Amino acid sequence: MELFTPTLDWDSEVWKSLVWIAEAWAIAAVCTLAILVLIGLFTTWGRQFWRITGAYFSGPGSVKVWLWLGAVLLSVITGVRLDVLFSYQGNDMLSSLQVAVQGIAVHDPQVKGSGERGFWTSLWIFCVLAAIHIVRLLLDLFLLQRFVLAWRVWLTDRLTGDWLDGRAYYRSRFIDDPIDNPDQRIQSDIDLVTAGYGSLPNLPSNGGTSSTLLFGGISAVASIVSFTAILWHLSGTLSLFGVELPKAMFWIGLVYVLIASVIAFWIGRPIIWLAFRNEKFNAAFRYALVRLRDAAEAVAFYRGEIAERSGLRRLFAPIVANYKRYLNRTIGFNAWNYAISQSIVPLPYLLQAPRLFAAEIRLGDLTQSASVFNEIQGGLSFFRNAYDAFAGYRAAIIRLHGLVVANEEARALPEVTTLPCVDGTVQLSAVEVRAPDGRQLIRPLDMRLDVGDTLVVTGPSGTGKTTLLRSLAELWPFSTGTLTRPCGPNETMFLSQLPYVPLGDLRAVVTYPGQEGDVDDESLRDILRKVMLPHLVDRLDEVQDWAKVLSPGEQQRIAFARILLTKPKVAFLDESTSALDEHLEFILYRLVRSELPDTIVVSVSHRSTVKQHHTHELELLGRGEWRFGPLGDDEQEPAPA
Ligand SMILES: Nc1ncnc2c1ncn2[C@@H]1O[C@H](COP(=O)(O)OP(=O)(O)OP(=O)(O)O)[C@@H](O)[C@H]1O
Repeated sequence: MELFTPTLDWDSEVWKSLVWIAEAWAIAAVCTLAILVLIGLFTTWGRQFWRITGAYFSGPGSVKVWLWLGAVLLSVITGVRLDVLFSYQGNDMLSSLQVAVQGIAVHDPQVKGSGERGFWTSLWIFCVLAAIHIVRLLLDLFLLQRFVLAWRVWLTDRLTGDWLDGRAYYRSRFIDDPIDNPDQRIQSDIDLVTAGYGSLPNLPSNGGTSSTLLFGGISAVASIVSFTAILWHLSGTLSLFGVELPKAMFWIGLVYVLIASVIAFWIGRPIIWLAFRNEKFNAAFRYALVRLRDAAEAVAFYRGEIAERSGLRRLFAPIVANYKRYLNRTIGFNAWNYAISQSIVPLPYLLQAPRLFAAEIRLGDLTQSASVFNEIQGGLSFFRNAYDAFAGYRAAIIRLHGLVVANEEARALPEVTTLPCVDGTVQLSAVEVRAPDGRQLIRPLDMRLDVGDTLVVTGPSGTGKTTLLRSLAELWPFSTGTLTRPCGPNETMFLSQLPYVPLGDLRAVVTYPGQEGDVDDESLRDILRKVMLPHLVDRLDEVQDWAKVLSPGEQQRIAFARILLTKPKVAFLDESTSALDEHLEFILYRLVRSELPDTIVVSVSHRSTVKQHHTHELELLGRGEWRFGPLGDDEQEPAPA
């Protein structure tokens, strides 16, 4: 009877494993890089990925990124090596038990003793491996999550910057194919892309490298390669209907899992678009809820609850319809995966048990065959099981890429050419404004305003007054011509009818668009008193939803406060006193004139009372016609025919 001999020479295994890890790391790094380059070159989503975040991996600061990735890869490879060692340790444990039991059965103390010693040694090895395994798992989690976080910070910064750059966040509404919900793309899709595992949000508890698509994939491939060698070694010849099939377990397992994976891909394919639509419909529903919250007062005054409810139901319906299809497809996909995973379990036992009975292999070999087989099938099925995660991942890449493209298209839209002036004047030359349908709103307009001039733009509703201001602010893409104006920071201010009220305390609200802290509190209080808001002077620290707290009239007084704080050389005001009574309007305009006598003020207004504060008038007459001239001058300059 044979004495127990361990499967590996454990004494030299530390050194051998270190060499194995180093070699496998180098091979995995080279192969992964090559595959990623190929994906980046030859797949659409690879190109899209690179366009979104390539700079993170290629910029000057990318050395740290690559070093970090190298460390994560080392963790992955170490994990695979540990799995291999665990499988040998398991073999030793069971085989040593078998030898010990056989020794007892034949009353051979030598055989029994060798089995017993083997058993205790294997348990000791298990303790060492388990300790390393735990440390590796924790390090793995830390390394990966910190990598994801750093990448997410970078990408969020890049995409918010890109969205704000060139006023793309506004102008993207005018591109041919406007995108939906950029907010959701920035907030949640970046999370998916950086975390790298499909539809789950980025939570630290979600696991280490094995749960990500890239490192899970690398780990799967490394497992397949290393366990295949073991399986090859453990496989025997199968005789079936007189045909000898060498290495039967290896070949049968491989063919089985490959066929199963191909069919799973076929079943799972529609999941990509179902996941994409799921996000899209949910985002639209969420946006409608946010809008309702924002417009709560207006809706409540209208008693618009019934209309809102049916609107929300209408938006929720596609979520449900899509979800049902998504669910059905996922059930089919899972049904296939579960069936495949379960039906393969008995295969190694079926193939190896006859060899055990024939004493060709030991008990440990049988159980190791099963565990090795399981590892290989797990590795191969990683790609099958991760398919819906990959679907979600690809959908997130498509959405982020859509945002990047939309931003770029928005920036490429035409706009009025703006040139800096040196003398503080404003000059328009051949500024023509059209509606999106091509209708001419304002025929080519030439105009000059000197330092201290004031202009009121008047005309019936819909003639294009606001659109003229949009054009001069380089927001409106359907306009041509040249504007010369002071171009230094905050030298020219555009104010919309209802001023924007940012989140935060009242200090931030009054200082906007300046940064909080740019102006000292005493100056802020002084300005608030001047614009007839003395009741707010003691509330600068208060954090409120000020857009809802301040009345429209108070908000318009805040806008005047901002002008006085910023002291622009030119201020364009769109119906800036529409919510104020005439008395307040008078005070505020007088205040601006006395505090900023050199500022050129351009006001759009319907009110006849506004005219008295201006030296010139531009009257829009409809169908593109206009009249420009000094106020009180009957002979106003007609538009050229
Ligand atoms: N985003 C848009 N898409 C399509 N048409 C637009 C858009 N914005 C404005 N228009 C159209 O351009 C024309 C001019 O609008 P604008 O708001 O400039 O008029 P206005 O003179 O300022 O009107 P009001 O005095 O009522 O404020 C209108 O016919 C309007 O419907």
